[in-house]
Amino acid sequence: MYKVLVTDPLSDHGLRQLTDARDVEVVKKIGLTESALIDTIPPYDALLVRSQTQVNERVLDAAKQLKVIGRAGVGVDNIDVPAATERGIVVLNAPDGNTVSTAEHTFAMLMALSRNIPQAYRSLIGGEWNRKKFVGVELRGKTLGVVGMGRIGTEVAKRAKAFGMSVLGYDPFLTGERAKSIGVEKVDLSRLFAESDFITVHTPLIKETHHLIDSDAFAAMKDGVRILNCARGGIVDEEALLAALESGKVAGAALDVFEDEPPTDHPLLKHPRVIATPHLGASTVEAQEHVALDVSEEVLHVLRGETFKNAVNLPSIPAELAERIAPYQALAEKLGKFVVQMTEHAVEKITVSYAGSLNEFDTSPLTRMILKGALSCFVTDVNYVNAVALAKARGIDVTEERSSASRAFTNLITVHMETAGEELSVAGTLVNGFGERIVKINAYSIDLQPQGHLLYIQHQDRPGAIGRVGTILGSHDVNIAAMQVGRRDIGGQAIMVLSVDKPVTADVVTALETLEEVRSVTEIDL
Ligand SMILES: NC(=O)c1ccc[n+]([C@@H]2O[C@H](COP(=O)([O-])OP(=O)(O)OC[C@H]3O[C@@H](n4cnc5c(N)ncnc54)[C@H](O)[C@@H]3O)[C@@H](O)[C@H]2O)c1
Ligand SMILES: O=C(O)CC[C@@H](O)C(=O)O
Repeated sequence: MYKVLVTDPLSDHGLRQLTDARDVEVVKKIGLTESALIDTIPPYDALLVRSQTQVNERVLDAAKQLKVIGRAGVGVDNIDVPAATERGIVVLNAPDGNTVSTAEHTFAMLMALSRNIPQAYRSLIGGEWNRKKFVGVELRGKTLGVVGMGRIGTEVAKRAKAFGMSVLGYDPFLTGERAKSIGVEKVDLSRLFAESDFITVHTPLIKETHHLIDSDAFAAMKDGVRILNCARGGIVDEEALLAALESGKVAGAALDVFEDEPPTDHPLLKHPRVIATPHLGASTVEAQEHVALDVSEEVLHVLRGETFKNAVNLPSIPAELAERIAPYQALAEKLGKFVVQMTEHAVEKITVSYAGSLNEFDTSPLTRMILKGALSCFVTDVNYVNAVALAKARGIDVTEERSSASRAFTNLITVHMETAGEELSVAGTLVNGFGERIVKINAYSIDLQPQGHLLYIQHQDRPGAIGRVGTILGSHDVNIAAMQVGRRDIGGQAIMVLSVDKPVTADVVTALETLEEVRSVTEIDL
């Protein structure tokens, strides 16, 4: 009998598959404190949560029988996923079930914000009849900027179109074709900031999106812009938002999420032009049924040893194949990460070419690892299992090729990537006794250990160029651990890849870019 513990309020109807199963016992203990959860969890095989239960390392240490954690929703920020992975616990989510509800909530906030509905209601029930104070603005003819055109962002954009709004979309994975099919104009962030009347964020909260909307971003926006965050607290810098509201730069803000939840004595909640809800995006009967249904079904599959699809953390490769591909997995993931960081443009096509001994077996798991690496730079919940589906959903065309040309390497993986304006490629090999090497970047042969923080510099091959780069890094206290140079012709275009001990700051990149012979400087984090 499998024991399943439910610690957050989940729809009974959605849980029925589990409660009806003869081989499963479901126990509901809602709102346990951390210590009560630690005391309770030892005999359980599965844990089902929403966003309230914090599944941290202490809880996982106590969870001696735990095989799977099911998150009825999208974000898994309340679960220590690396710690679960270390302990061999599968973490599942329900990525699709609450998309429409959250998009509809965002739209409800957009309309409430434009017509001051919460403020007008408060005034009316307070005994006032004030029709002048709450004059709003129409949505028709206005521009909505959507940052993050994934599942929810796309649904919000579609609804905005129906209201006669123009929609600008920014997402590193938004291709021109997909944007066109939704009726959205694909733009860069600076244009989105400069031209939008309303800006709504729908990204995950990751390093790249933390305080994405900060004081510099507000400065780049239209006067009187209105801001919405129904994604994650922390994407919008709350202090900067307050300052922008107070200065009048921002006309209003609608928040469903906060940096610390629940927010206590929060100045934004007292601001007359802020409307807010307590993280209600996914709180509909339908969404809660869908996410509970989806996650229950998946948890049953894991417990019964059947195949499942929405794992956030588990590479489930058949044992025989796993043994053969295991040595190449890390290289494949790094090649994906590397190539995608070489450009700021949306990826349209990835072609992976396998040569040498890699021709002898099914390399599709390696292609998945390449996609996982590439997508992980922008999407939090990508893993081996869902990488292909996520790439497809983002309109990325993925192909695998076999090649006999291994350029004297016993094995060679070449990842070729196309964006709207450029073609890029990186090739890597596993060298017996030396490990992973990157051996080609675009047309340049190189011999590079793919790890840590790298600076990829395109430059003109000239005497002293390398020295000048080194001097600038040294003067900014950046230590160079290793360096590789590739060129085709003396005095022609060349590249350098420097391995540095720590990430560099924006001013170091700017200083390097001022050198006459330097064409571009790109940070690559592996
Ligand atoms: N308020 C709620 O109750 C609620 C409910 C569901 C989801 N969410 C949150 O909403 C967010 C979006 O969920 P989703 O299901 O649409 O996820 P998704 O993965 O489908 O979409 C996220 C998109 O953000 C893009 N992105 C990543 N980094 C970016 C960057 N730097 N700039 C611009 N775009 C970037 C990704 O490419 C991706 O397309 C998540 O944070 C999720 O946790 C909130
Ligand atoms: O469980 C909830 O209501 C929050 C869900 C939402 O934040 C998510 O990421 O899916």
